[in-house]
Amino acid sequence: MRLRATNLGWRAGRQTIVAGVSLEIVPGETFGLIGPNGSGKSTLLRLMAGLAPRPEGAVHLDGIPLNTLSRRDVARAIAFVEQIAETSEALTVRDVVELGRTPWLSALAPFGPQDTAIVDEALRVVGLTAMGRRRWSTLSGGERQRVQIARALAQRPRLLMLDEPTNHLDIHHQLSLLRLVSRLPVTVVMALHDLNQAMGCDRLAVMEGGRLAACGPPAEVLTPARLADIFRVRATALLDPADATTHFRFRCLED
Ligand SMILES: Nc1ncnc2c1ncn2[C@@H]1O[C@H](COP(=O)(O)OP(=O)(O)OP(=O)(O)O)[C@@H](O)[C@H]1O
Repeated sequence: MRLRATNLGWRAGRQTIVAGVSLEIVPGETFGLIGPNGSGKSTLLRLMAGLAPRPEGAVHLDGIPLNTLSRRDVARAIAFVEQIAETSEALTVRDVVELGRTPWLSALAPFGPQDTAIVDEALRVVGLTAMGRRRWSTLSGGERQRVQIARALAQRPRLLMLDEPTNHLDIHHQLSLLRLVSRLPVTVVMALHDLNQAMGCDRLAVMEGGRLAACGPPAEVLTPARLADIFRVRATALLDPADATTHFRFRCLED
């Protein structure tokens, strides 16, 4: 799915949180959103998903203005995994994942065997098949994160948006989540803090003070000068001989 954002902005009262962001996400790519704390990544994601009230600018999905689509049509196209998901404590893991099917259900198309198979598959992909009956309230932070990702996958979206999806996950689950996401047959947009993990995206956008500071392939965007200027770190690029990929080692500029 192609998403075009034109001059997107958002204010909280008199404070400008995001301003003048224009970018295009192309079908099939994994697009990373990076930037220091408070630079506007979550707000921009919410704007692109049509979840922010009183947005400025426009979003088009495959050429159609987002604000002309029904909530149901948007939910069939975009799944959003927020940093802190609101979920009723009384639900089981399976109940939460089944919620992902909601945009596809109606009186004429109630929950059926195909939905069950999609939910089973989503649970399998995140490694939670055995935990379907567990109550949400009893899960660890990392388990909750994986359940939310399974819910998003069960939605069968064409565009998956993830806000810091590796939060709460141990290193194995971080890497397997990123591998999973990069292999999904959907367009992915995700906010990330780990710049080495961000190097695995097809393209990156850098936010700074609510504005888009740069956008392009990771190697072009993450230059030593930009890392110093925006992230206030000195970066040393190291080549991993195992697979000839570049990794950064960071030092605080103040050191
Ligand atoms: N509803 C709101 N009212 C007032 N200020 C807000 C609101 N939502 C966000 N902000 C402010 O806007 C700025 C950007 O927030 P946002 O969550 O988009 O940043 P972020 O880049 O995702 O940050 P982080 O990396 O810390 O998650 C922050 O300073 C935040 O406090």
